[in-house]
Amino acid sequence: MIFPDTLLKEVRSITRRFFELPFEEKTKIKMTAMTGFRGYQRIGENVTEGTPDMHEAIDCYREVTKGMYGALGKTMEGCNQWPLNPPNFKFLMEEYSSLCTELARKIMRGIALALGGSPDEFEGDRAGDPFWVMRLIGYPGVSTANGTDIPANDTGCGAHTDYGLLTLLNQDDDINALQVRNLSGEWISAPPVPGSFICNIGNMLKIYSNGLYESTLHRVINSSPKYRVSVVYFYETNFDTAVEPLDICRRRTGGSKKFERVVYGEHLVSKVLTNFA
Ligand SMILES: O=C(O)CCC(=O)C(=O)O
Ligand SMILES: [Fe+2]
Repeated sequence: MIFPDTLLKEVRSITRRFFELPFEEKTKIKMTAMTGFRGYQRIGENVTEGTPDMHEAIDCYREVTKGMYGALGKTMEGCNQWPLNPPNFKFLMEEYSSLCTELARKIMRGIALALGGSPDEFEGDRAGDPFWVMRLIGYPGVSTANGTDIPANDTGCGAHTDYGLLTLLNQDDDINALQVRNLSGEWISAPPVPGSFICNIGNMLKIYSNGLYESTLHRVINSSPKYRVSVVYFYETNFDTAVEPLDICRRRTGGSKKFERVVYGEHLVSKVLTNFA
């Protein structure tokens, strides 16, 4: 597999071009419940822990056809909504998401080995048919976010953990806005490293590993005057799989299960429904 460096830049630049379009154009692919919450959301529409987030986004999910997962999948049924403008958008993003899927699967094989399992630990019923989510996000610079020149440090994305297994986060090279909370409870910067991804651990990997991997709390505060773009790909388990600590991880962490089993699709749906309540 080749993951060209240029593709990382290209997906961010085409995303930026989309967000530069007039609102009327962007809202042609407005996110609604009818499309399984896929599409464009304006600034402030996404809510984290009750506070509107200062970002706009296009949300994409792996396609879910009617009846595919019965009642469990109903909320997420639908196809992605791609803009016709800029041209080539759909093609580029589909190529990007499939390369991310391949890359994340390989990283998960390494993580499985690191946990003391077989490389196939996350294949089959667990994540052999992985669900994925992709969010193309734009964060206004400070002076445009609040209509004044006073940097108000508006929260671009409130503190949260990611839902699935592994996140591949591709952020603008020149803006320091992503922060993660370390074990001492301090917020530290996760600066961009050009040509690379930031990988977050998600809630499902925390459960599988019985806490050996932590799903790190993170947030975004864009205090720069520049508009910031990030393209975030989330690699998940199978939609309908029930996730619980792996025996190999339980044995390495004192023997008992630290987490209850969670059906990934239920976890996702509960998050999606509260994000846009
Ligand atoms: O924009 C970013 O860098 C992070 C976004 C994020 O954490 C998310 O969408 O889950
Ligand atoms: Fe996140």
